[in-house]
Amino acid sequence: MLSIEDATVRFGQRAVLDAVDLEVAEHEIVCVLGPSGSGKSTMLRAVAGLQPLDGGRVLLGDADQAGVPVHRRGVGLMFQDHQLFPQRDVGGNVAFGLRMRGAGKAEQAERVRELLDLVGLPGAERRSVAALSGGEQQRVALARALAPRPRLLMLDEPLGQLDRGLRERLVVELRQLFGRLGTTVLAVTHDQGEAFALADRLVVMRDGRIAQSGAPDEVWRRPASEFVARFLGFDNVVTARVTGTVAQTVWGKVPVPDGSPEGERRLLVRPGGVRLVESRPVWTVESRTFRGSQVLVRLRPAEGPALEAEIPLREAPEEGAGVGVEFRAEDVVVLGDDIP
Ligand SMILES: Nc1ncnc2c1ncn2[C@@H]1O[C@H](COP(=O)(O)OP(=O)(O)OP(=O)(O)O)[C@@H](O)[C@H]1O
Repeated sequence: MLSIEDATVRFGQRAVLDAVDLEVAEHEIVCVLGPSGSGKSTMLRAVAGLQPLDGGRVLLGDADQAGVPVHRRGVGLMFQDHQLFPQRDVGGNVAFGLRMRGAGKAEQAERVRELLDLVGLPGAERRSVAALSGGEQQRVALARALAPRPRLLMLDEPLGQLDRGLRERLVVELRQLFGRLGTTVLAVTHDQGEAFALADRLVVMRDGRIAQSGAPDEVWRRPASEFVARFLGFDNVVTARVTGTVAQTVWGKVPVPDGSPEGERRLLVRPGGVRLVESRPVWTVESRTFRGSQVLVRLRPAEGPALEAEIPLREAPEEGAGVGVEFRAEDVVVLGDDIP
């Protein structure tokens, strides 16, 4: 459906998009994640035709989009800065793309009704957009983007303005809706929870390049590098010397999965892979953070960086207690190098 090939965008000397390759298959939902300034929006704008490329190309279907203006690309945009038209009612907003395409009045009305049903605002045609809640406005913006049946829908921080509870509900609805419609989606968000809930595939960006791309559970289970691991919020990263299935670290011997890369490496231990044991209390419980039925326990070793352990509530030790630890190989990842 979409191919981005070797795409480069420079602002001055700096490549904000640096020879990026990305494919999005028909019906696929791809979410682009990354720190602020990593080039996510620039990539979306380049696909939409809002940002010219300094190198490489964008293909939709098999057609090179060079020189094709925004409104002829057949992409739907739902961008943070694309506000609704305040002087038009809900129906007028949703019909916008249809009107631009020259659709007749009856066709417009029928399609608007269909879309408002779809986004859970049946009969809202004549309401003023100024009188809608944030979540309702977001739904209208979505209906407006979907109305002309775009072959690719692009979302930039689609739920950015909304409070967390509403976002969590809407993101589930969005995924179901896109599944039902078979919509192909390229979305940008800085919110991990949103990306993991929405995506078939995640793309993590860093400094204009793709640091990792994969199914959400795959990226979560096997972050490719220290950058991706830390970006996902994993802090248990330590230097290790890996030989076979054992790594020597300042935390002691850590078992690693069979087939892990060997030698001097950085190593991630997921907090769920740390078990507390009675023997040899060489770790001190520094703090405890409640996470529902789990407690995130921060452990201070005699030497080296602190270690976070996810422990069932009932088994969580008190602050100041001395404990021993064991590691589970399935939760240990020998990390690859960061992209230069
Ligand atoms: N028109 C422009 N002129 C100069 N620099 C720009 C322009 N647009 C973007 N940039 C710079 O390019 C870099 C990437 O911007 P971009 O908006 O793509 O990042 P992002 O990953 O979407 O960030 P955020 O999550 O903050 O939206 C930033 O450092 C930004 O300042």
